[in-house]
Amino acid sequence: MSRSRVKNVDFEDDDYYDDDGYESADPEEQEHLQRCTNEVLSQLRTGQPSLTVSKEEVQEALWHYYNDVEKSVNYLRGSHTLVGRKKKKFKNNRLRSKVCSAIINIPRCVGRFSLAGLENAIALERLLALDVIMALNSNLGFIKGVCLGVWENVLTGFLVPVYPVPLSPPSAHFSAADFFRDSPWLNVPSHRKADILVEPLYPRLGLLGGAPEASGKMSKLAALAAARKQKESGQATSNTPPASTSESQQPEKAKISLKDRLAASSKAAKPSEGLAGLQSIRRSAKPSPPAQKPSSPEPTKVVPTPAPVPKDQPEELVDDKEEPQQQIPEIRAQPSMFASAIIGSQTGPKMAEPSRLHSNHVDLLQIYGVDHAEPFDFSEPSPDDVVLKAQSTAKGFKSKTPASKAGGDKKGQAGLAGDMNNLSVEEKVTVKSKNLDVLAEYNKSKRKRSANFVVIGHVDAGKSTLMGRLLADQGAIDQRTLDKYRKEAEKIGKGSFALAWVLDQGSEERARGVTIDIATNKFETENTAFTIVDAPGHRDFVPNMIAGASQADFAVLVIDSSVGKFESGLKGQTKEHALLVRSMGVQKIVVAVNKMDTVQWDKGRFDEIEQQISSFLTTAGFQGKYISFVPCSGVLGDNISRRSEDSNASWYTGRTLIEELETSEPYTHALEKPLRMTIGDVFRGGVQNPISISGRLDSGSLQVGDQILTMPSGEKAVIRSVEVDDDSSDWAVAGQNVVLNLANIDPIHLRSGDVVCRSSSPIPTITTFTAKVLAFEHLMPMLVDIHRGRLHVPGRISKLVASLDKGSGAPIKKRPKIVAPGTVARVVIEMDTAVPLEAPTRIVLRTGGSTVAAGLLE
Ligand SMILES: Nc1nc2c(ncn2[C@@H]2O[C@H](COP(=O)(O)OP(=O)(O)OP(=O)(O)O)[C@@H](O)[C@H]2O)c(=O)[nH]1
Repeated sequence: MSRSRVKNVDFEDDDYYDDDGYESADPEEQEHLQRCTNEVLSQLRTGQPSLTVSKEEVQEALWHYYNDVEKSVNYLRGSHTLVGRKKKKFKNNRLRSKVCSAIINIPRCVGRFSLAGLENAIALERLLALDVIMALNSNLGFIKGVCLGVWENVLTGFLVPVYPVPLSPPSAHFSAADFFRDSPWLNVPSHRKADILVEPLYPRLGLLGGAPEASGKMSKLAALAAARKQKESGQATSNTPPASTSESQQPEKAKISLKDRLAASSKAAKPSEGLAGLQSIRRSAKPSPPAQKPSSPEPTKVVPTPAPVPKDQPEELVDDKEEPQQQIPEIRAQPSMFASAIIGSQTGPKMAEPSRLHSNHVDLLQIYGVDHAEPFDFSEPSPDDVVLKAQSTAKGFKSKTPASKAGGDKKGQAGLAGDMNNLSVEEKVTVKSKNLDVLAEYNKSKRKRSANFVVIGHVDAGKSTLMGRLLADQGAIDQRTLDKYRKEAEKIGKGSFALAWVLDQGSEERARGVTIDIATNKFETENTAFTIVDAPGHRDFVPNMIAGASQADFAVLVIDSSVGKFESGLKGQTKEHALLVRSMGVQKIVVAVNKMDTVQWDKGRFDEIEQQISSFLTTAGFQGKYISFVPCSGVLGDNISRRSEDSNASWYTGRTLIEELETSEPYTHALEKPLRMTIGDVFRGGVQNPISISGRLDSGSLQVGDQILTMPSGEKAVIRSVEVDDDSSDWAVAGQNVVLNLANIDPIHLRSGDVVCRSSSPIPTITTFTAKVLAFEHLMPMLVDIHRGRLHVPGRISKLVASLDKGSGAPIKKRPKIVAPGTVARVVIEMDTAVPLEAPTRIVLRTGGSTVAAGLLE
């Protein structure tokens, strides 16, 4: 901002003042002032008594009264009549009232009224008394906002003019009472002014340091103040008749403390009367109406009812009994409706009906011992104990520890405490182990080989439909259920989703027509028991897809062959999913070119898709011999379990999808390695199996009765029973999908993503590790989410160690600043929390909703 601009700023207020601080009057105003002056002078001269006042005085008065002739005349009359009389006597009072009025009227006086007349320091001291404070308070907002300087000066005692204001009329002519006669709030009777000093009705109960009555211990200062009050009150009582004006009652109001009132009340009601007694205490403590009417010759007084004083009553309360009872006048405004509801009506006829909450207040008083209530004697059986005992006796039950005995002696109490310690929420279950040689059992078992495959692909490629068809064709789902799904789907206008509903069981999935979580389903062929892991295609649910892929032996990639959809799928999740499954260690992939009915089984289209996808998959690391393509239609069931009968599809003579799945080689699993199983799901079963976990055994074996360790919680559990592929079994080995029914563990220690192992060979929990990853996006030190199956935790790439040669894995460049997409690199990853991870484990790194890298924990 330039200087000239600052200079040019107009301060509007400056326009209203001359250099000397006075308002400049224009000729019209001067003329009007002259007319008013003449009018005032003539009225003063002609009126009774006749007064001669100087023109300057008149104009000064007119200036103050905004040229109001009548007010100026009154003022001048008053001031001139009073001059000479009482001047000296009331000097301080007038000064005081003047300042009060001035402060009250600060909003209208600013700029016009000078406080310079308050040169008297003694007067100032007095001014800082109650009524000044009241006056200040009443205009605090204004003072703060507009006249802060005045406020500060008043408080500090330096009453100097803050604004360039004209001096007030000479004190000899000035009467604040007249000047502010039109200020009705000045006519406050003195007896009402002190009402604000009435002490709170109830004690603060000592929580904040509180009143001496509440805390029971009086500070030295408080003791001195109390002594002084007592002295003053003694004088007041002796000098003042009991039924005097309200002003005479004023000191009493301030003097009567809660303790006095309660003490008085305690005489009016017996403590043994319980709540009713306490309520009557409050009623009797209620101040009676002031005896001001001449028709009531005797003032209403609290009549002390003799009450027995408990032995343990505090001394001061006993002393208080001897003090003469004071009438407590009504000193408060009527409580609001809200206040009445909360604390009960304190005044008026409603006082007789305290609210329910009011009784709570009484309880509080009881708690703090204000009402001398006897503490409950815990050596006696409680009323509940008595009732329970009576009930058990009536039912014919015999309590091992009678209530009276249990609570009666200390031994009983100690015994009870001991019993409580021995109480356990869950009883320990002992499960007998058959001590089987699990591997020998597995080798001699005639179970079909099992294979898990994950179904991946872009959203709406037809994955669920295809798998639904497969399940239906293989008899894994009966026709009746399928018809039911069809009807339900048609009802909501989604008939084409009937097959997909076989896998999409969630209501949200069905409503949205989108798979959200992985769904597992089983079907069997002659040789193999297959488990389908249907993964969601939508990019929002990629973490779930990763969880699905981590359980898979091979993958089925579904591609929508319809025009435009294939292309959009390629840009979408088709490639991402293929990359992810490869990163998760999947080697075999079956590509189902779906929805071929929409392109009339066009061979050209199929070839085009085959060519593009196979080149991509090869780049992603799949070997050609593990890639196969099947043209099919999930809706029609063509080339799924049976060959297509469509003449347009006759060009395809290859395997059906199910045949392709069957050709997959048996997968070897690390049966002899330590037990590892990632928990896929935790669920509460029935009464027999309250806590169950499901998942696939990554390595090792287990059997019923084994003790397992869950990590990272470090909690142990016992295997109650085992289910393999929905069949009950005594054992399970790596590669099998199992449900373990557990005992002796709280479900809070079990989460999906946790790892089951044994105490003898626990999985380590780590916070940092090195991984060899393939970058999908640019990598640098950055925040990432680490995914491993169901487990995903926040962390960061803390260091780029080296970029590596894809083939040999040898370092190409050490400590690169950035790793380009498609590069293999070794990175250090840190996590905020310790997680169960060990090498070799496949991990995926994601950030901002997209996969940035995947690789192997080294
Ligand atoms: N014409 C035709 N439509 C199909 C075929 N397969 C599936 N669809 C339709 O494609 C739509 C999507 O099918 P879904 O099975 O839900 O697709 P999805 O891949 O499981 O979808 P997400 O799991 O949400 O990724 C549905 O309307 C199906 O009826 C097919 O072979 N031919």
